[in-house]
Amino acid sequence: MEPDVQRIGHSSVAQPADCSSRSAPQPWGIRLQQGLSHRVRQHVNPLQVQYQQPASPPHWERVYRRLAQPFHLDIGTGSGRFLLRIAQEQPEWNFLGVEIRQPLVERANRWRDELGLDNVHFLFGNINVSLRHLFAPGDLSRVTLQFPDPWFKKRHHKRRVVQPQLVADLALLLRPGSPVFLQSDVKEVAEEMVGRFLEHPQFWDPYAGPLDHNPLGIPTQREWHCQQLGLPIYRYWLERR
Ligand SMILES: C[S@@+](CC[C@H](N)C(=O)[O-])C[C@H]1O[C@@H](n2cnc3c(N)ncnc32)[C@H](O)[C@@H]1O
Repeated sequence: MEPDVQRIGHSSVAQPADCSSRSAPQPWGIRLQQGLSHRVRQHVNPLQVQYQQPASPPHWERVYRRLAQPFHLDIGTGSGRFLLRIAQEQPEWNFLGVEIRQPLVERANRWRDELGLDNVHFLFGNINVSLRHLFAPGDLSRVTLQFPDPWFKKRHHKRRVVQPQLVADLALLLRPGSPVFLQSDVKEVAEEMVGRFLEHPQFWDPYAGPLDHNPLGIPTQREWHCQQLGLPIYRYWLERR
């Protein structure tokens, strides 16, 4: 059946126009304290020994009020602004953001508490070693992987988050028919991500190519930044068979 991505795109958040001025209002519509007492590193190397320990699963029933709701996993969630906003708009979903930079995770969970949300949580960890310890087969109903670190140098490509094992893990954990939304402002990175998913027999591309808009209707922080600068964005909406 042809998936109807518009069903999910019922955002009431105004989208910032591409190329608009840097003073454009931020699109998340939530006033949040900045709350980082020190500078956070731009990138961490996920292959370093300290990131090889799988993340401990959260106390699911303490974090999520309605555990039976479908689960959306956001990989490399960054500041958490996207997930906090979509969690407000879609209370019928549960959201988990996994992020390898711990201070961002701690801040995002503080913001979550300030907002009083009971359907979203942020977890510190390396998704490549954690994913299969967090969920059971069929637990996930939607995955987003947005603007992953590009690691431009060829010898650093193995640090990229979308590796064949991650795709195989997601094939197992996603329910049949679930979407995987991929975005990047780096064409080569976007195409490599899509290629890795489509190499796996359980994923297909119902749209047979890139989308010209974000069907979720809520930009991530990196996406908003790219829109402000008028940079191209490469988006793909794949599906688990
Ligand atoms: C360029 S940022 C994009 C953040 C957010 N998705 C956005 O679009 O604004 C990529 C994020 O992925 C995180 N990340 C990179 N590798 C990761 C890994 N193996 N596991 C979890 N997070 C990772 C980085 O720390 C960073 O916050």
